[in-house]
Amino acid sequence: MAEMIKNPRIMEKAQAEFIPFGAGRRMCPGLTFGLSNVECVLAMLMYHFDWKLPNGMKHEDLDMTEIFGITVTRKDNLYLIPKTFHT
Ligand code: HEM
Repeated sequence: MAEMIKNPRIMEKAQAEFIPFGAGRRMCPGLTFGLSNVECVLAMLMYHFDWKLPNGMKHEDLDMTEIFGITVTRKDNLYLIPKTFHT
């Protein structure tokens, strides 16, 4: 994936459905910093809390459909309720 983004010639051939940092010469130089920060926050939330779905929803009720725009997003928002906090 990283090689595809860095090399515009490969990018032309690749499927370019998910390019949140742009591509080619003017692509985002903050890619690694940006991704690390997003992943770090997500990892902290996963590590420190147990989560449950609202209104008695089950995992199988989750609609994982994606919609395509500038970036790929979920069709339906994901709502989660934090249960317990671990230090
Ligand atoms: C999740 C976080 C981020 C996303 C989604 C993002 C996305 C983007 C996108 C789409 C572009 C335009 C690329 C293009 O024109 O093809 C861009 C450009 C740029 N980004 Fe980011 N960015 C993020 C974080 C950062 C961070 C943390 C920095 C700096 C610390 C940064 C610095 C820049 C700069 C300087 C440009 C202009 C590059 C140029 O025009 O040559 N970005 N970014």
